[in-house]
Amino acid sequence: MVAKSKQCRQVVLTIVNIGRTHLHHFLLTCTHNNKLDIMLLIILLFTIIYFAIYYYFKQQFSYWSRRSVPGLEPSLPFGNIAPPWKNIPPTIQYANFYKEFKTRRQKHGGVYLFGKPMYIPVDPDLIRNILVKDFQYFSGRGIHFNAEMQQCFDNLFFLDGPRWKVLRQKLTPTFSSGKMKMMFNTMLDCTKPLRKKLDELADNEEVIDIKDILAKFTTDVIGSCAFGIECNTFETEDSDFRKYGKKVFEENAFKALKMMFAFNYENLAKKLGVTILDKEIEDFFVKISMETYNYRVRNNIKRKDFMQILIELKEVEKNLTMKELISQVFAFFVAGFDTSSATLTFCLFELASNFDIQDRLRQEIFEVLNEYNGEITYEAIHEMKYMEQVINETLRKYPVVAMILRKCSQDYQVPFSNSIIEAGTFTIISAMGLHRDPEHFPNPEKFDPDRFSEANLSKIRAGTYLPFGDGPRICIGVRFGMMQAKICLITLLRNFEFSLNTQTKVPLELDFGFITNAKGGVWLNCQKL
Ligand code: HEM
Repeated sequence: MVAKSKQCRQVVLTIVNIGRTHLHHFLLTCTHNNKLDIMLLIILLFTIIYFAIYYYFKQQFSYWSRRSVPGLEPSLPFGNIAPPWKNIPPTIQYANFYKEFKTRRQKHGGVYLFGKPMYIPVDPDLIRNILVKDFQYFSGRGIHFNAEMQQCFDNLFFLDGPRWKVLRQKLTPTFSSGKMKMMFNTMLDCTKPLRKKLDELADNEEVIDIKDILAKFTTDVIGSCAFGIECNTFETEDSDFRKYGKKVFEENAFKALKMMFAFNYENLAKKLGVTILDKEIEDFFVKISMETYNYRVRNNIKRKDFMQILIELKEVEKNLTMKELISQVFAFFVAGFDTSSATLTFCLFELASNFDIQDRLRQEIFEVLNEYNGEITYEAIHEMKYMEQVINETLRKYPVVAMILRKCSQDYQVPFSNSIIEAGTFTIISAMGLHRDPEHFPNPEKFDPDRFSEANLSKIRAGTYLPFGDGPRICIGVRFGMMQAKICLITLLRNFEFSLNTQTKVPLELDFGFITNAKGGVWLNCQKL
């Protein structure tokens, strides 16, 4: 590969040199600087540039066929990716690549993002190998762009290699069931403003933008559990947490272009100092984390939250630097609030569209809570089996993180073929493709929580259901996310009944940014029980 790319570079240089010699000769022989001369000069220049680029892409686009990996026909210059003006989100495009390879009965395939080769595994056994068994080849995500220049990026999501490993070991106990139990009441307190807001909306018979309501709830929860701060998002519409939370996920053409550039030309992006997170957002999170930390330590205040666990890791066990502490708080905030509110939004959309499922779930909630004197407790929520099925099915139909990313760190021999995946290659596993594949989930458009009943669970093939990823890099916040979703659904369903408002566009159109959302939002009617 190295030899080939050297050869390619050599050919391009030769073309450029020939061009330069001709240009020099041309300039010497040009006696009159007339319009025709200039025109010819420009045409010559463009021809040279065109052929140099053409030759470069031609070489690049033969990458997968040279490695006997099936590919799809790329076109210049975008490769297999649709041009930006078509506005097709990457998650849909990668789900389509999965589908295309699957239709061709291929176990894997290769595509190009511009000239960059991307590996697409399709076979569930291969996917399991990449995520779990052969993890040592695919332990990183490869998105640690200029992390040194950012103050919040020394976190689990962005780090790779030994630094990630050490940090993951240090932080795993933070998400144990004991710690979740400890935070339970802090989380439960956040349901009070949620209930109050819905009471008001129901009384006024207002149509509800449920994503907005749920994002406020999950912002309150993560603000309280990670920063130890009461955000009061329902009271203060433009609270800083909500404002900056929105900004993190705000998509615009410039941001998309910056990401694409950093992803494609990592080294150049590093040299140019391209960073992903806006300085204003970063400054807010750094300031708020430092203030909370200093206030707590100085006044010896202890709370049952993530911040407390991180303070103890830093102060007592000397296990964390200040930058690492800030980065984790930031990661928990960013990874936690939008994933959870998007999941809950899709769940309520399905419950509002399927009254039988909504009734069955409400019935379970009443039955279990009856055994606990009507109190929502940590133990009670774990007895709600149908609730778990409903959330699992929501994440099956709507995997809010629809692509799992890995970067190969050493040459990897694909088990069923003689192909080698080279170190440095990005691998994209389409959770959306897998979850909507009729071979793995028959009638995939149907919302059917019974796919996850005890009797049916064993039918789900390993490597086909990945809402939280898999292997050592599986989402560290699974327990927290599930607990939050359950507490929220109990609060909503024991007090209100939901139906679809006509403002919701059905069938839902998915809008994929980094997190999958519903285009145009989900609008519901809500009635007090
Ligand atoms: C419904 C809610 C959630 C979903 C669907 C979700 C999904 C995911 C997925 C798919 C990944 C990538 C896994 C992989 O690459 O194999 C991930 C990683 C991660 N998630 Fe979550 N997540 C959720 C909630 C949370 C919460 C509440 C937190 C923290 C409080 C969190 C923290 C993280 C972190 C830190 C990582 C990076 C882990 C690592 O690389 O070691 N997530 N999540």
